[in-house]
Amino acid sequence: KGESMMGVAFEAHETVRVGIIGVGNRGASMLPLFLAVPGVAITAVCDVSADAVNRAARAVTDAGHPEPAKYSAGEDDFENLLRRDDVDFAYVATPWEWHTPMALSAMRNGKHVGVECPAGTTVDELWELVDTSEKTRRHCIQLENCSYSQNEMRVLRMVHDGLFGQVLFGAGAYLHDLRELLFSKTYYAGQWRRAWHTGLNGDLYPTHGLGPVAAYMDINRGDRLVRITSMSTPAAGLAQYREQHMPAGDPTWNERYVKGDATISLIQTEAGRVVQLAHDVSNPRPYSRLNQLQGTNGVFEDYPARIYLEPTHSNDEWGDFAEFADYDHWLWKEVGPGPGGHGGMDYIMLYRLAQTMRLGLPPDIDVYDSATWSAPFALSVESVRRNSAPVDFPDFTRGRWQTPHPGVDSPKPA
Ligand SMILES: NC(=O)c1ccc[n+]([C@@H]2O[C@H](COP(=O)([O-])OP(=O)(O)OC[C@H]3O[C@@H](n4cnc5c(N)ncnc54)[C@H](O)[C@@H]3O)[C@@H](O)[C@H]2O)c1
Repeated sequence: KGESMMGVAFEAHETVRVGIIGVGNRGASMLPLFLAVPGVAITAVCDVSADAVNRAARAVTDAGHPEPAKYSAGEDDFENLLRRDDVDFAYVATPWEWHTPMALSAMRNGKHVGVECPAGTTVDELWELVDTSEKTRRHCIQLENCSYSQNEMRVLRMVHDGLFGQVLFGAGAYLHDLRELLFSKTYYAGQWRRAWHTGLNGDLYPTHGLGPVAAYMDINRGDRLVRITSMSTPAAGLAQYREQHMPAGDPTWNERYVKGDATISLIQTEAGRVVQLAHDVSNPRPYSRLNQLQGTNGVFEDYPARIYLEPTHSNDEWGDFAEFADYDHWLWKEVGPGPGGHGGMDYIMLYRLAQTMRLGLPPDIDVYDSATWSAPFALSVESVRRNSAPVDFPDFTRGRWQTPHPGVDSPKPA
């Protein structure tokens, strides 16, 4: 444990040298986006799959960059990547069980680290990330791309300009029909993601929904999450999908799915606001992160985007969110959307990360945000297990949650 990492600036880097650990679906799709950001080099890549590492290295050289160092000698070879002295930032895009061990090792080896969602899966893991970030003075960043989505950033600017009045309620979710991918023999390495549905019953992917809503409510910058209560529906969707699609004798028939299809959580903040979180990847439905915000002046709801703000709107009729495009964040006006998937938010996130590292600014997202947004993973499992009993959020900031400090609604650097 050491002093707080809140508002602590990166040392300035002329070039940000990135080591990527995990070049499966996500890591391989982020690799060209790192290369597209000005001032970023990829100096090393690691995956237990040598094929994946070779493909990733080729993608780097095909883009005209020097070949990165390659690590594929087993599941601990990432440690060797992290010992290199030409890596400033490690990007971890491996299965969830590896996120915390890899992030801890990165920081202990003097690297800042960006972790895919969630940063950790137990409260102990999250505290260890906080302790280690403080002790090593390295940043641990939940790379929450949805925080950089255009609608979320526009709503955040509007909140900060006072358009919603007093913020009262927000909803976020990960509602994504993953059944086909979960049962694919080739998509997730070793089919790691379905395995979680045989072990835990809770919100297994809270950060996409919570990150943006936490920003609307200035969580860790004036307010804090206090307690959570969660309920899960029966677990039926994956078993039904298996019945319909998997042949008799397939190994999946030995599995028992315990993760209730929908997990719904309510979180209360210190200021009394309420956040609703939802998670469902096991049932047919179009994609949604809900992304809703209610204030004393009106409401925003996404999927599809619609708005109702007094005095502009009246008569129970939704208004057109496109009319508020002037409120777009400067990253979307001047940088975005940029290349890559997810509507361009992945690139925006990496652009901003590299900008803060090159200019020597504090990161938009620190270890306290990373731990707070990831905590509903473990806390919802605990609440569901205890018949929806309220479970307290740890205060990862150690009492500093009222301290204003930089966040996702960044001003444009001079
Ligand atoms: N933010 C987003 O929008 C987004 C989108 C997709 C996935 N993700 C996250 O990205 C992560 C990876 O997901 P994915 O879909 O790419 O899964 P994947 O299975 O395609 O990729 C994981 C990779 O990690 C490698 N790996 C496993 N153990 C390793 C180890 N010990 N050392 C080195 N490599 C190891 C695997 O070989 C595989 O290539 C997950 O945390 C997932 O939740 C985030």
